[in-house]
Amino acid sequence: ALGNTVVCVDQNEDKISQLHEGKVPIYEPGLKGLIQDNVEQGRLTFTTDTASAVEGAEIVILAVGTPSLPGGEANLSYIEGAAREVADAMNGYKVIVTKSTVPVGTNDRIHSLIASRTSYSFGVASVPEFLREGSAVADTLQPDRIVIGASDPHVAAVLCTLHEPLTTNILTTDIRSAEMIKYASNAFLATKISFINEIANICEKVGADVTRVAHGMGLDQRIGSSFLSAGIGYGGSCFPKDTQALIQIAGNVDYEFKLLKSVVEVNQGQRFNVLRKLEEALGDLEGATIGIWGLAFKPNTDDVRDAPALDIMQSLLEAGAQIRAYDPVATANFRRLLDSSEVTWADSAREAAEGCDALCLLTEWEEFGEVGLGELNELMKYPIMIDGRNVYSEEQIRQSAFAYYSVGRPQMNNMDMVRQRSVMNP
Ligand SMILES: NC(=O)C1=CN([C@@H]2O[C@H](COP(=O)(O)OP(=O)(O)OC[C@H]3O[C@@H](n4cnc5c(N)ncnc54)[C@H](O)[C@@H]3O)[C@@H](O)[C@H]2O)C=CC1
Ligand SMILES: O=C(O)[C@H]1O[C@H](OP(=O)(O)OP(=O)(O)OC[C@H]2O[C@@H](n3ccc(=O)[nH]c3=O)[C@H](O)[C@@H]2O)[C@H](O)[C@@H](O)[C@@H]1O
Repeated sequence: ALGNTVVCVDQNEDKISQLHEGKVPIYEPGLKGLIQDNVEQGRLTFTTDTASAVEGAEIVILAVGTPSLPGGEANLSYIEGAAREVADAMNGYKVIVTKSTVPVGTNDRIHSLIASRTSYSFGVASVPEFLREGSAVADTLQPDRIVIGASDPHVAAVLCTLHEPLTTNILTTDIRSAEMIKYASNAFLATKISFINEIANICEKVGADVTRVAHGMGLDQRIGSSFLSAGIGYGGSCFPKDTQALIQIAGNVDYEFKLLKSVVEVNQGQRFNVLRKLEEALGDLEGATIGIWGLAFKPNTDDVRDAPALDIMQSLLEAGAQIRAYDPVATANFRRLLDSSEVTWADSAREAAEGCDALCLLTEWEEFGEVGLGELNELMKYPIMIDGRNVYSEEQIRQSAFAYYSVGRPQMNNMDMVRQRSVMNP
């Protein structure tokens, strides 16, 4: 979009052929149009052939996956594999940038690895990525900041020139600090989420409202209002893996990152509060029909990696419940990770709610808030809502006949209505 010529390489032939056909392999608002515009302008092409892409490039950006290994540390085999392929395709000086999230010291390893395979000179830099899924295009084109970690002033200058049209907020620093900025940022955001979730859990017991508490806290500029939405914990492909990786990075130098370990533990427990509340409302879940609204780890994405819905639905199935589940875009991806004859995959939010003993709202897709609680009440067997994202307002809940469990807000337990209905319709 800034006028550079870009060749995207992926080993996955299916992804590349979809892109050639004008399709986008992931759901990400605004991405299709951005790709289309740049393909039409002749600046953007796709290939599975690394060598041809590298040969024509001045700058090579490595953005392959760094998933967790079973012990929590980052799996560096993809980034090392990509670095080897780049080294073998070198035909002159290039700046090689790591955008994947990698442990401190990885860029030094990449430098040595490439140097051992080519005699061409090259520069290495760490330029971590801070975009969020669901708002990736806007985050990329209007970033809060760009961090450039480079030891060579020429490399830093080339990358500053590349990024200058995006922001004036460019920080140039050493490579190891850049690598650490990425992990520290994600770990800090994850800490904010676990902190507010614990405050929410206390609010539930003392009769305070966490949404008001977060608002009041956020007015202090030192705290800031973002990432203080209490819920069912963070999921996704990054916070879970990056917090685990940073705990490992610290452990490797004999430092126990106690705070971050607690953040992870709190997060894991938070998603199971949904089940605790369901049991409180319904008792035994065996044979109960539970509606699930939202399978993606957050709205506006079809990414289900480490989505809270996975653990929650798994536990519901183990407890013998029947499930009616709906997500606007993530169902196909979700079914690749969890499928069962006990789950009905609904085509709409309303269809998922039909006949349910209780409904769990797990992802705050905008369309869920647009279904009125009055209408839901008609559709469901019992008006019981476990809202994991605090979507409905106090006013809406008060006007409804729902037994309504939210996160960190006073419980509005209209259990009389539920009891009445259960007598009439056991
Ligand atoms: N997904 C996100 O929102 C963000 C991701 N990151 C970081 O970016 C990196 C990538 O993340 P995702 O895009 O989510 O991973 P992903 O797993 O969705 O995609 C990685 C892609 O790399 C391809 N690949 C692997 N080895 C290759 C090779 N040698 N040559 C060509 N292609 C190869 C795979 O086929 C795959 O399509 C990770 O380190 C992640 O932590 C950072 C910020 C945001
Ligand atoms: O390294 C990464 O991959 C990215 O990880 C996160 O981005 P992402 O995971 O896409 O989405 P977020 O908006 O951060 O949400 C992560 C999770 O936290 C949860 N969350 C977020 C904010 C909040 O206040 N409360 C809360 O529970 C969301 O529901 C979601 O499950 C970071 O926000 C990005 O800056 C970073 O680049």
